[in-house]
Amino acid sequence: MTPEPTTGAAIRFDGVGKAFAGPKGQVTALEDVSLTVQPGAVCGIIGRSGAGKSTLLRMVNGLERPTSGTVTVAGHDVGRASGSALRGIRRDVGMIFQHFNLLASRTVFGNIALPLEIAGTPSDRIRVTVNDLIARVGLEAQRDRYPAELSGGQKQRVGIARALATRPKVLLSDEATSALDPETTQTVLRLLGDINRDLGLTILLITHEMAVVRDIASHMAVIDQGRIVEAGATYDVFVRPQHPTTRSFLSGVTGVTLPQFIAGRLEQTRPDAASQEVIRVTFAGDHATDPMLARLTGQMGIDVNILAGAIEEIGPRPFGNLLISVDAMRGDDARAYLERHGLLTEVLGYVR
Ligand SMILES: Nc1ncnc2c1ncn2[C@@H]1O[C@H](COP(=O)(O)OP(=O)(O)OP(=O)(O)O)[C@@H](O)[C@H]1O
Repeated sequence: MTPEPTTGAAIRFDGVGKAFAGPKGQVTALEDVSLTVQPGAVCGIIGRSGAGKSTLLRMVNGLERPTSGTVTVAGHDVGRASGSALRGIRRDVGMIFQHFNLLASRTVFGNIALPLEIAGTPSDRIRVTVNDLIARVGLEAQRDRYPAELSGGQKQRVGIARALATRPKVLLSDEATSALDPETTQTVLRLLGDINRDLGLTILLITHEMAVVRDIASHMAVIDQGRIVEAGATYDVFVRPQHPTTRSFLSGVTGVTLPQFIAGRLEQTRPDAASQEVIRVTFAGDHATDPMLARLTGQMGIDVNILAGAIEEIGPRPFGNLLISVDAMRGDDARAYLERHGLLTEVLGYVR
């Protein structure tokens, strides 16, 4: 039996705070977090180690309770639920893990069947459901194998099938691809994308890799020291990052960084006639392939040095990042011209 498509479920964090008692006093893991994940969205939460990602995720299935504020899943207040209400919410929320968390003593079939056995599902229903899930994640040939006989990617497929067994509306992913090589990461992300589309499952994933967010998330939030510092549609955040933490994550993934001989000489001081202004230019959507820099030279008489550049895609939408330098005395003209033609610019500094 194939899990039926659901309409998903919105997750809402409203002014959520979380403090832990640590050996050296209170540790604030989250502060005033507000975030809405729409039904059917794939929302990526990115942040550095210790930023509060796991704490945020674990609140969605009630493994952590907020110290202040509320967390709701499909309108149910998770933080205040207990007993059968909490069990009901947890049935709606599946979870996958970085280290898979499979039982070594059970086969692929046995691991996926476990949540159904716990829920008291009749064995003939379990057989049909599990075989169907095994087909969905492409593990027919591994059905009777044990975890020790599987690759990392296959283990994560078991984890995904197990998480889907109770037909959840929400899937939580805790660094699910962090232990996998890049190629396997891509196949697991594709599988999650298919599941999101086919079943309408809402996915909330945490990661420290911007590439994961780019490749799967429709929406994203950046968390820094327990606070959400930026959130929105992934494309918008990639094209117009506002916060320094977002920018630093992005510089790792776009591959657009200043060559060392320029980065080492970059200054923020007031330019003079001998300076070059270093500018990041972002081309979004239709502008991604426009020959705008050639026009800058042709129409404005401003010479442009291209320092680095790349064109990326988020879903079907291209965007490009270029690092250029121009005569600092013409910097304002150059940026005004580019902005007038729909490009985004940011001054990174000056070199002499
Ligand atoms: N049970 C706990 N008791 C005390 N402090 C905790 C507890 N859980 C988390 N913390 C603290 O809360 C902060 C946020 O931790 P959290 O695990 O949510 O971060 P993270 O972004 O998931 O980090 P990582 O990527 O390293 O897993 C950290 O300072 C951490 O030490």
